[in-house]
Amino acid sequence: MSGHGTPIPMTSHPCGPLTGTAEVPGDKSISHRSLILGAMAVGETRISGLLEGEDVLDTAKAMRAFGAEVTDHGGGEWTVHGVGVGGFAEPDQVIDCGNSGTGVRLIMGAMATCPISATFTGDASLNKRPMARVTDPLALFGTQAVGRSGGRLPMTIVGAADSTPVRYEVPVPSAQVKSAVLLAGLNAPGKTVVIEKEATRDHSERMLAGFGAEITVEDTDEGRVITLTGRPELKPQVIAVPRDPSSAAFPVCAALLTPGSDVLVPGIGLNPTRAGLFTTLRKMGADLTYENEREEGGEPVADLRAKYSPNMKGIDVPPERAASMIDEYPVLSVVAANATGVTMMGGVKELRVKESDRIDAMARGLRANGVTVEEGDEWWSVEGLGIGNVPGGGTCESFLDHRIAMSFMILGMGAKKGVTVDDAGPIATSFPIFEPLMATLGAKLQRNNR
Ligand SMILES: O=C(O)C1=C[C@@H](OP(=O)(O)O)[C@@H](O)[C@H](O)C1
Ligand SMILES: C=C(OP(=O)(O)O)C(=O)O
Repeated sequence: MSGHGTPIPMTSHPCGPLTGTAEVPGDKSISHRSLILGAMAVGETRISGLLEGEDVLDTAKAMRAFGAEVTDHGGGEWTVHGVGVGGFAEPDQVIDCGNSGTGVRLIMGAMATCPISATFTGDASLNKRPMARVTDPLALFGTQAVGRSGGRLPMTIVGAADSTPVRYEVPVPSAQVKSAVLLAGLNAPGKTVVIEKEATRDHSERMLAGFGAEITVEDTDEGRVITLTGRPELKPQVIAVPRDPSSAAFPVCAALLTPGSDVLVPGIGLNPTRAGLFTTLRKMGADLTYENEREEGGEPVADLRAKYSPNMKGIDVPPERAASMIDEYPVLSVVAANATGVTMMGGVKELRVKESDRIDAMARGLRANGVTVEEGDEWWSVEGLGIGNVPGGGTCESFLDHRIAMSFMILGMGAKKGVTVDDAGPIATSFPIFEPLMATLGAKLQRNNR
């Protein structure tokens, strides 16, 4: 569980060229889903390359509490002995999902149509995040939820013993909401239909098909229509988790900003519903190439090479690209500060309800380091100062948000003076090897022990 330890202040000092190979950890979205679907299959699922960050470890613990046998064999190799769809046992303890929105929302969906109750909680960040976006559609299955005011955790979910299938149009672009409804639909008899107007990451759809569920996806005038037939017997899988593009974003952006850099990030998942940042960076003029493009375990994968890119220009990032790069806006804003001209980022209201209000958190920290930021409810813009011209020297709050902490560490690498975050502890939720990996490439990160 994250966010309860002693804060770890950290400074990122301007550094020389970043060079070498950055083997970033496994994809967080696919790791959560491997454990949850493995727990709902009959028999043993084998997973390699699982992300062993706090968010995913909390999901592993939760799956044990619901009755699955989850074993860590070391080196990212895990097995999950599942209990079958509808087979979850009632946990005898509160399920603590730590800092993880994905963990709590997907697990709520997975247990929502089982005849059991469970109480969920999280850290100070997760307990502020909205859960009604998930419990509203789950109510259509007959599931009940009692939480704190405003639909916040801690919250008890009473599963629906006799569920009916559901047709639900997701009102916000959210793969977590879509996935929660699909996972609940697994134990409802008949066809559950989820419609999304904007495509969001489709790992649940791909993996449900891989586990043997009957699932179809159609692009229609209404949007993407996903139809799932309930009560399948899920077949255990052998899963090789690709490396996480959202984690790759940090060494990639650091390389673009640091003179002389040349960094290779091998084996990155490049599912088009996740790759929006790399499209955006190339449009800004980044020297970013895909090498050795291939398919692994049903996901497109490539090796990414990023080189120092002194001539990047600010652009208008199209709102329709937002879902495919939603977790990457914080680090994009750091690149934007080093480009010339303004970068405008619209259609990003969802950034306000992540681990922190990410527009507010980045705007404060960028301003503290000499960068001009403007913002509205659903948009923000960053005025680029040109490469190497960010003054730096400021201290930023990370607000229990791993992506905010890592983004400010990247800001420091290309600034005139070092940049400090008050707490780098949350980085362990998604990228536990961030500090040693960046140091191997040539970054100068320093823990400031109080
Ligand atoms: O489904 C997932 O694995 C995720 C979906 C996204 O959240 P939303 O569903 O809230 O957009 C993303 O921000 C999160 O990091 C992971
Ligand atoms: C938003 C994120 O995660 P979650 O919603 O799972 O907490 C993230 O990792 O950037």
